[in-house]
Amino acid sequence: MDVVLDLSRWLELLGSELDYDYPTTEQPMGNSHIRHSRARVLGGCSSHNTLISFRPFNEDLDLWAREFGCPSWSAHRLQPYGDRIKLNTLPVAHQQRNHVVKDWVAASSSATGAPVIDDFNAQIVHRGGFSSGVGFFNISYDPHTGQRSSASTAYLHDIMPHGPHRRNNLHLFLETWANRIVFDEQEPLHARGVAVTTRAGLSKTLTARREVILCAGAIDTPRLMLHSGLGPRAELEALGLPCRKDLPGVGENLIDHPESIWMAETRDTPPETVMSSDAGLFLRVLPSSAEPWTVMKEEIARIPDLMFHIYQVPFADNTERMGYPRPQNAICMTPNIPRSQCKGKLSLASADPAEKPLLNFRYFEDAHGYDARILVEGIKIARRIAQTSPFKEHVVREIAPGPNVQTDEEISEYARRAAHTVYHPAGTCRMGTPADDALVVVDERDLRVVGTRGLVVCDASLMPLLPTVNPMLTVLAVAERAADLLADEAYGHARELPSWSE
Ligand SMILES: Cc1cc2nc3c(=O)[nH]c(=O)nc-3n(C[C@H](O)[C@H](O)[C@H](O)COP(=O)(O)OP(=O)(O)OC[C@H]3O[C@@H](n4cnc5c(N)ncnc54)[C@H](O)[C@@H]3O)c2cc1C
Repeated sequence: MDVVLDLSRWLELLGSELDYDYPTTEQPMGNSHIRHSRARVLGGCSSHNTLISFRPFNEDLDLWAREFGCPSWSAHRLQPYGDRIKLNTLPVAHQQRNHVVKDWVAASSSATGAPVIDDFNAQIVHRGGFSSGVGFFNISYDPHTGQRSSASTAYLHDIMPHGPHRRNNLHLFLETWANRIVFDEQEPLHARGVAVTTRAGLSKTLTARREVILCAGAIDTPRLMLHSGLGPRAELEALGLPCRKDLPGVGENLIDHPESIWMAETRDTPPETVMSSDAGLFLRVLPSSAEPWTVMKEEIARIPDLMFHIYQVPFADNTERMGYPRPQNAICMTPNIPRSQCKGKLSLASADPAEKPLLNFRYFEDAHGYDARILVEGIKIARRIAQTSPFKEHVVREIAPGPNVQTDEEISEYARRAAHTVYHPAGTCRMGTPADDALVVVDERDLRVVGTRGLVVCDASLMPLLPTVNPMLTVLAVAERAADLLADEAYGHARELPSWSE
């Protein structure tokens, strides 16, 4: 389908029939109108996202290992799997670099002192990372056709029934919805398959030869588990759902990358762009003591705590609701919080599996106001960049927050009400060491759901903390390692790894 494969058309997919489109609950400190897009497409959200492709910082993964009880997911263990990811990832091709964005990169560097980085991933993985930097993104796409390089095109297209390397052991059930996990009749915690509804509306049970691997994402994996009786006992029973295994952590730790928006009217919109958000900026703005980690204070000080995307479209849905105009030509800087301190909760609204779950992100409800502080810094820095050549020559006027919003309190109020999401929900089936932590859902040693047999989770729901960067490549690296763990256990051999020095 062109609209899916053509990366530049990603915005058309938001809210379309290919989007499950989840609302959030009332957000007293933030914006209650945020909708979370989730792809109804093979390849998941990599088939409708912007394919900005960052490897995680080593520090992100070492925090998983040392702060969150996941020793086998440290940088040393996981980064080599990033080298194996099949997506075609490269910095935005030079012929597609839009001159307004080039000027923005130059102005951002002058205004903030952040160095221009040519290849973010090379810098992160092979050159020791960075605490600040600005440049064109690494994106997974074909620069000649503009087509996506997604989990679907890179891993599945070739081996699908009509692909050149068709695999007889791959069976795809498209447009088939998993309603519930099916367990063994004799062994009530041994997963044997899933009960599904097919495209034709038929109910079927798909039986697993070895194990059931849940990879429905951070919203639908916990939803499926809760409807299967795996979750907090009292909550399930209050809805009339029998509890098979009391797992109080299912649906907890709902995390995200919240963002806000600075928007200006610009003189024109140059056409050349890969997907309207081709560059970004990273900065460190607060001391690392503002973050709550008990370990790695010095290491964390070396990575950014503020990220910006730049959008060359009027990203105006939230600002328009607040009364701001929607200019025809616009540029938006969207500061976001790489390590948000808010932890929300996903729960079921009812026992009806068709009803969407409740997503309470608790945006900006963190005890010390860390998240709001990061966004206030972000809006102030956006203003500085907008007054710096050569970018300032493109700006006609600031639209939002606008000249009436000046004090930190006013900026905070605006930034929270206009807040949006970078669409990175995660964490709702957190992995860790079960013996040390009652809220762990997935055992970090083998990705099995605690207390069950034959049931594995492999998607963004298992992340204890989001990486500082956009998370897709981290999800894929986790999946690459999970494949090895499972193959090793089942057949006694994992694939050879690329070498990786500590
Ligand atoms: C609009 C948008 C833009 C984004 N941009 C970027 C970006 O540029 N860079 C980046 O790194 N990240 C980006 N992300 C985030 C990134 O895409 C996700 O973090 C990542 O795809 C999560 O992978 P996942 O495997 O956990 O889940 P998903 O990608 O959500 O995959 C889950 C799959 O399971 C299917 N599914 C769900 N429930 C069921 C069920 N019950 N039965 C059958 N199938 C089911 C879904 O249809 C989907 O195909 C973006 C996300 C969105 C929505």
